[in-house]
Amino acid sequence: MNISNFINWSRENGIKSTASVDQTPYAGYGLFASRDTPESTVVVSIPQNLLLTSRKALQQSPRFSKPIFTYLSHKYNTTKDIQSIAESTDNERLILCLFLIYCKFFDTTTYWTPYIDILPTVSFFQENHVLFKPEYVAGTSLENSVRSKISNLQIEFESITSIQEDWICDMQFEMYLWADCIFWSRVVGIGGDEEEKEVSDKALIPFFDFANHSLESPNIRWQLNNGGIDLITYPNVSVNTNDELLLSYGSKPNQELLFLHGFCIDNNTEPSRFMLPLLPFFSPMEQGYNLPKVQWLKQLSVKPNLTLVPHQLNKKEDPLAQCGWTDESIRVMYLVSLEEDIEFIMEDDDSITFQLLGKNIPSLTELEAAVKEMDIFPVIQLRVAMLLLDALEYHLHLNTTFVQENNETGLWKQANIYRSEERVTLETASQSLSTLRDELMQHPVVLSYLENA
Ligand SMILES: C[S@@+](CC[C@H](N)C(=O)[O-])C[C@H]1O[C@@H](n2cnc3c(N)ncnc32)[C@H](O)[C@@H]1O
Repeated sequence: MNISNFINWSRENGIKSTASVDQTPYAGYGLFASRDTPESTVVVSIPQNLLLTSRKALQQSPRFSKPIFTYLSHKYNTTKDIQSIAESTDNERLILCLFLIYCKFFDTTTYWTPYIDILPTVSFFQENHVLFKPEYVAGTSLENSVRSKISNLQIEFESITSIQEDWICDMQFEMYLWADCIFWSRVVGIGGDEEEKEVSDKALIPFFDFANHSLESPNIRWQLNNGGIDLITYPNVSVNTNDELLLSYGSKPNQELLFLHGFCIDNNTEPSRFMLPLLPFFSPMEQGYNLPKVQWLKQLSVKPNLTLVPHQLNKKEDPLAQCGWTDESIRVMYLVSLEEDIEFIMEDDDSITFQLLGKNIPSLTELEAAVKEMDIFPVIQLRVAMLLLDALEYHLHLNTTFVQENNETGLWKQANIYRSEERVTLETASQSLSTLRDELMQHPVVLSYLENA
């Protein structure tokens, strides 16, 4: 019923299509070819008036936009030009999410209702999205990202609902999470003009957004057409009646697919990165140089994580890079491991000057060059390897602690694909680090350092 309403609405509003929207066995709805279609042929054509942008949402009704203008006036502390602030690309996500909530829960008679009616529901995401089930990624490096996203959304939600006006008063956090899931799993960047902030960059596109993802064998792609959008078969790819029409959402690692969409791809060739929190290496904070080291890193705007990219053996010369650590992570770990010959000078403007062997070190790159010149460089490398080994063992333990072998439900199964991939990354890096540690333990510089210690 909902589907036929939606199809009628699509036709009445100018969508031309030789495709149908139907249930798939694995991903809710999908798009299917209704006839045999040759290569490079338009299968769906969506006119500009059906691209749902924040600007269109704001034009929908004063009841929707008035509380939003009130909120934005508070947020930006101005009543001037609030319409253009609302329409700016900075607020596109916010406006579109609030509009989804408005149409779904507060006014089910808008122009967009037939579309909103067939979008995945709150209960769908409660079962199938990590924003509703952060415990499914517990012990993996995605857990931090998911939990910090939830708390950021909570802060944003409380700030919006604090204005206590009309429908906004009755908004619940669950609705806000739902809208965020819908937004990020369907939004399309249609390329607004950076210079002209009022031009919309993001759109929700009915019909188009029922196309599911295939990394290896997509058979359709999209292109803009007079402000609207077309789905078109690839050159050299024809489709048969009832074939599912699949887009490529891009080469995304499972970490990103799970975070945004709630699914993973078996044997995904795009590697997920493991993010290791940096702060535990500086604990306790009052010890030695930990506090100035952290302040210096903040001054350089260094992110508070180390990054492990699955194995890049033979691609890099540095043995720590061969274990998978990014250049910045290695440089930061040199700083963590330095105990001797360093000094931090607090300047009058509260900035910190870092010196190694009496020489000013203004950046991490220069730190790396200076550390490599030190006589005890192999000792520093050994310290780094041992600290990282400890950290990886701890995270391997966390990764395996939360496994539920018998839970084969949809999202858990998807999260487990990612969890296993991360476990392999950690195990491989640990093995390489153990080998490096053993080699460094035999290094003459290390042996003489230990003898004299
Ligand atoms: C743009 S929508 C596609 C339409 C969606 N299936 C629906 O029922 O509304 C993207 C969502 O479809 C699902 N999806 C797309 N491709 C998938 C795939 N290859 N495997 C599993 N789920 C997929 C995910 O839930 C994703 O967030």
